Amino acid sequence: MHHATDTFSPADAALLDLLTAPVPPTSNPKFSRRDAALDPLLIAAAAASGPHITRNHYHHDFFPGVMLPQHEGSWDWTKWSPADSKQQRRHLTYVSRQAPRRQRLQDTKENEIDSGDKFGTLKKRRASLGAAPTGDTSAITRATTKPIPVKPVDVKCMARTRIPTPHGPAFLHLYHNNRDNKEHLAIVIDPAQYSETSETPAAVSIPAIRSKTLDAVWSDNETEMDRITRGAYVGKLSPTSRQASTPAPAAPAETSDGVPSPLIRIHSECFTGETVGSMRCDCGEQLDEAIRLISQPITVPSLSSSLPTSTTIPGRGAVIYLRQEGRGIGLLSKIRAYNLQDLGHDTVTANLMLGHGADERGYEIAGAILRDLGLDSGVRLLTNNPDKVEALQKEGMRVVERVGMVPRSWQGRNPNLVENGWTDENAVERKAGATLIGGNAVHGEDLDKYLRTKVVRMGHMLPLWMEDPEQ
Ligand SMILES: Nc1nc2c(ncn2[C@@H]2O[C@H](COP(=O)(O)OP(=O)(O)OP(=O)(O)O)[C@@H](O)[C@H]2O)c(=O)[nH]1
Repeated sequence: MHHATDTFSPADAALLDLLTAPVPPTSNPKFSRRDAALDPLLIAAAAASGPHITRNHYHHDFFPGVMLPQHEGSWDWTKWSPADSKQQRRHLTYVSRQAPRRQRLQDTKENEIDSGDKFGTLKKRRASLGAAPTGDTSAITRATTKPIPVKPVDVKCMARTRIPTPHGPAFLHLYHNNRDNKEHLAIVIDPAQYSETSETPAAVSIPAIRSKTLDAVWSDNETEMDRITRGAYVGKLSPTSRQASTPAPAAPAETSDGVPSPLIRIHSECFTGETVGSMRCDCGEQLDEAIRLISQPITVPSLSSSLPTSTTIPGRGAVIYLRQEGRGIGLLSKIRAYNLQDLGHDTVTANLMLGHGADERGYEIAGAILRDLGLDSGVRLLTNNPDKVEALQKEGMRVVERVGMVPRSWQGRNPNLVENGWTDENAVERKAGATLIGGNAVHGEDLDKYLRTKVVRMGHMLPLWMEDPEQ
């Protein structure tokens, strides 16, 4: 908005007076503005007059309220007569419609409590730049004395579509939830369920990974076309083939013995790493690597003497993509944290200096999405982060195995770390790129620093690469 303090002329003031009617009949029109009804035009005009007008100017009023005609006890100007104006005025006291500041601060703190937060109490507590959070727990104690009921997390898959990736096909699921207004995602890899000819040997039973809320009937008048458009279909969609799905059966299909649990990655959004290709972190590479690893075919040993000794089934699992940028501190704070990192601080200290926790993420929504996809009964979790394993277990997930993710740059450099099929040799076959999807392995000083900090300060379960990176 244009702030026109310097150019606010007497004519503008007169116009503002005119606009702020109703003007009561009075012998002294000088005071009429104070009693005028508040309307959007007034707000716009006042706001344009400069930043010294704050929102607080609109939260104060005479008592009984005179500004808002609908306010109980508001002054009825039709009853006004010049004779009693002075007497009436004397009874009006200037009061704030806001709660006292003490109470508003308290309310804000209580709103910030998130029971899923691993700190268990205050979600965000901003200290001034340069000051690490102090050990003052009095605010925490105050805030926790009055527990506020937290509704269980509910998610609904709003739409699903096929996404071809360099590693094979995936299904992108978009979720809404009752906790935040972000659109969290699940990238489901389960090619067996939509290939034209089943890739899964008949002798092996594997339940398809499907969203219960997506397959549910949303309304009585939902057409087949409505369902198909939002992704509630089975098999492959094509101009000649379409089949709407039916609601999930109460008892899902049994999984054959010997079939490993689906491979799951809980990934947090990283605009810089995934979209810009930043080499300050390994996030883009990790997302790519997760999709690649989940898509790898699986060898299942045969438990029946009448069948071959082993069978190969398509890879299956999901990446739950949570919109908690910068380990939950948001992109703005992450950008500031990067500048502090350039000044020599590591990723943990930079967060603390900004008044944030080292990691402010929550995994309740991830848990709810996994339940919706029927994956809560057993998953193999792709992570080096012990906090994630613990958080998911708290959400009721059965983590049957943790599968580590060794950064590509470390794998390529250390012959002892050539794991998961990732070597410099197969890197050559891949598209050149940065850390983006389908990209190559990258080396860099910033990236090394970031990875080392995760191991040394955040307890990530990775063998540290200690050699000189230039060798
Ligand atoms: N605050 C902050 N966040 C960062 C920084 N670098 C990356 N991130 C964020 O870290 C998150 C990536 O974490 P994840 O991919 O879930 O991985 P992780 O928790 O480190 O552990 P793994 O599961 O082992 O990969 C994303 O939200 C990134 O935006 C940084 O320097 N500062």
